[in-house]
Amino acid sequence: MIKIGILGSTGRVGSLLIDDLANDSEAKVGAVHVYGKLVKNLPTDTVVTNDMKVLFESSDVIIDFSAPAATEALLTEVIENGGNKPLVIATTGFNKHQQNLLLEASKLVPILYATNMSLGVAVLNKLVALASKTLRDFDIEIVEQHHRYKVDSPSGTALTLAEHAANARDLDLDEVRISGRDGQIGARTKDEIAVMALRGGDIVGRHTVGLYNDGEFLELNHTATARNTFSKGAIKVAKWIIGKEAKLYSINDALGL
Ligand SMILES: NC(=O)C1=CN([C@@H]2O[C@H](COP(=O)(O)OP(=O)(O)OC[C@H]3O[C@@H](n4cnc5c(N)ncnc54)[C@H](OP(=O)(O)O)[C@@H]3O)[C@@H](O)[C@H]2O)C=CC1
Ligand SMILES: O=C(O)C1=N[C@H](C(=O)O)C[C@H](O)C1
Repeated sequence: MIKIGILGSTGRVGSLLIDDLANDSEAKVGAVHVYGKLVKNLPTDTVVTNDMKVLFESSDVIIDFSAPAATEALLTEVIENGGNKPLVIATTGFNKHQQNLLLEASKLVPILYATNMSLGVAVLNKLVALASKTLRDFDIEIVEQHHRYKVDSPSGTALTLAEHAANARDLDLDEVRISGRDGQIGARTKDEIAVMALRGGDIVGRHTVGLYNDGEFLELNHTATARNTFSKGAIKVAKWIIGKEAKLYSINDALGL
């Protein structure tokens, strides 16, 4: 049985990982990192810890749905203290320093980083690249909608979609992305890519990439209707990454897309 370590085990997705693994024939929960208070009953042989070193020692692979500060501690364990297990990282909202740590750590252990663990969004990224390149004159606008508890904005998925759109047009996303419009801002500029965030209720995750032109528009939408889409996707790629060489992998590598 593959022993999976969970960072963020008490969270909305982390607790679903525990449920999913209870019914998995190939993998089980090896260890859970608990930051605050443990809220779930776990199999008696599960290691419960708040120590990153112990999390590494007790797992064959670690899945992370937590918070940027927690991922930073996980990556630091790899870089500074020899933590040596494959990582599946799903947390979003990293700053530049944390993004650099991800790259550094991926030279030492295999890491799959995906801002969205669903198959549908993996395909959507490809569709967005194709549409952005083919419909070169269309204006691109991205809207993401999430539940009221989400703390980072815009979503990691929306940023990844925007990157695919910008790259397909040889644009630098940092130069063309805008995140709001208010007041006498003037007409839309040709290359700008807006990424707008809505928050409310229990929306699991909804992303729409619109490509607008005179006379026609195309909207590509993905809606996650159940949060275990993400936990199940992460378990699938965690099984895949075991035994791979140290490198930064995308979900497309794991899904063969
Ligand atoms: N890539 C993907 O497919 C998806 C990614 N996500 C991302 O995953 C992350 C978690 O989402 P969600 O489960 O909704 O969030 P929650 O807020 O429900 O869970 C966060 C978890 O991280 C723990 N945590 C917070 N801060 C720290 C810290 N400093 N050290 C250690 N642990 C910490 C929390 O512990 P405690 O409960 O004790 O505070 C909790 O277990 C977010 O970044 C979200 O955007 C979410 C869904 C899908
Ligand atoms: O926080 C969430 O809930 C989600 N976060 C991810 C993101 O920021 O893109 C993925 C998903 O949309 C749900």
